Amino acid sequence: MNRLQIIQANAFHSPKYGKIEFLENVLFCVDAKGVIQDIIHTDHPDYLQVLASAKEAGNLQTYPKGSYLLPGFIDLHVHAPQWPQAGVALDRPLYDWLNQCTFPLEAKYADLNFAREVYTDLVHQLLQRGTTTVLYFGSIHSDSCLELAKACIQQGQRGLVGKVVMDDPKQNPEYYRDSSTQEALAETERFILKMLELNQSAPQGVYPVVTPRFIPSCTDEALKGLGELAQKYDVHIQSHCSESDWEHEHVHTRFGKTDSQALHDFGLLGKKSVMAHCTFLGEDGAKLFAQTGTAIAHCPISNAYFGNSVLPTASLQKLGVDIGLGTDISGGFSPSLYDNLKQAVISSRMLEDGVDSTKPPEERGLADSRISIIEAFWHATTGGGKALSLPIGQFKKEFAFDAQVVQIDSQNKPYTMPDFGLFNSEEEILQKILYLATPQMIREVWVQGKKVYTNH
Ligand SMILES: O=c1[nH]c(=O)c2nc[nH]c2[nH]1
Ligand SMILES: [Zn+2]
Repeated sequence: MNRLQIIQANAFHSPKYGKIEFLENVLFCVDAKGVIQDIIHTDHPDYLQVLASAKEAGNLQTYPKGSYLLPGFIDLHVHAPQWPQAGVALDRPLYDWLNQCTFPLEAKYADLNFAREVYTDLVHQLLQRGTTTVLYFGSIHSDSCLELAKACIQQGQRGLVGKVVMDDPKQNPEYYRDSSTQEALAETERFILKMLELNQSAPQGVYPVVTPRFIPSCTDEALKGLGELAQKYDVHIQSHCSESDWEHEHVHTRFGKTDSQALHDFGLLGKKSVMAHCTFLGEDGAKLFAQTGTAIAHCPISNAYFGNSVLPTASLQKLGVDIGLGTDISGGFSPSLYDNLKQAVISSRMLEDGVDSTKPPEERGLADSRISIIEAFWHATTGGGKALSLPIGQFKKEFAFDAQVVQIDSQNKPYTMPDFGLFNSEEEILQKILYLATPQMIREVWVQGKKVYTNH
């Protein structure tokens, strides 16, 4: 039988949209593969015996009062090479930002040493903030994208990594584009095969992702070829979709249809597809996403800068579209999904209430748009797992044990979030964690049953 680790803890998760479940002082039984075999509650007849044997065998992990486990967060949209640029150059429209700032930076990743340095830091910074799984855009350089996967393996993060394709010479600068369509497709295939090899030495999983940057940067032939490669290897797909006035218009003019329909026609929508932004998706696009199982990476901070619109999360959710959260480094300035959870709520409130006070209240906003912090928490955990079709994001049998340990009550000042004996119901505790936790309060991070980060 597999040797089990037993973790005794209080934990919160959200298996159902809008609902939380509090697991009080449960025993997580985690097998050698890092998978939850069982969750034993205090009223179970075997509880004391399992606890006693784990203590005796020396494989019991416990936590002090005031510690709570949350599922590790799942970030569905990070541009890894843009990490040095986080927090700057956010004052320009998308087209200028890409051409003047972002492409020159991404071009630097031809240098593997630079890639290694930046990616090692980024993976660490994301783990520190409780993010255990990340869907990464790399740059056009396959070998530096492999460095990103290696940084994930070294630090124990689950990483899905894409070599970016941008092959259209009319749309991309000469210094930063694939040298030809054939080369872009051949490099993508080589990258997929190398990643599948690397995955053998990563218990938590590192996966290749087919990654057309977005329709404007790719030729029709590349988009078609990428759809075929994704199907051939059954791998994930990511891109940007319906993201801004400019991009949306470009696709309409080029194809006479929406970009969601165009992506579908190129074989790029499906259960393993995640599309960033989607603020212009519309009802037809939403239905297409729901039918094909395509998910949205909702990046609320970045949308406030580049999106020209707010994602109507609540209505898309009702239409059955899978939605997870993304930081969109560096279109979004923050590496923290905690910050994006809050912005998701704030943006949804502004969408519902409207911002034009010269109009009467009933004409200002979009009714029933608000989401709660608990719903945003679902998007960052369960929703992210569904989007990627991976057994992650919940504390559940057969799911990976991915957790962040948040300590809100301790003698050490920077880690304390006092409640003065008030506001300490289960839901209030979780709300306080989601709104107020700082990176210092994240004391440990676990991925696939392994402790990969501690700050004590
Ligand atoms: O926010 C964004 N960041 C990018 O790097 C990008 N590329 C295309 N479209 C994009 N949007
Ligand atoms: Zn992006």
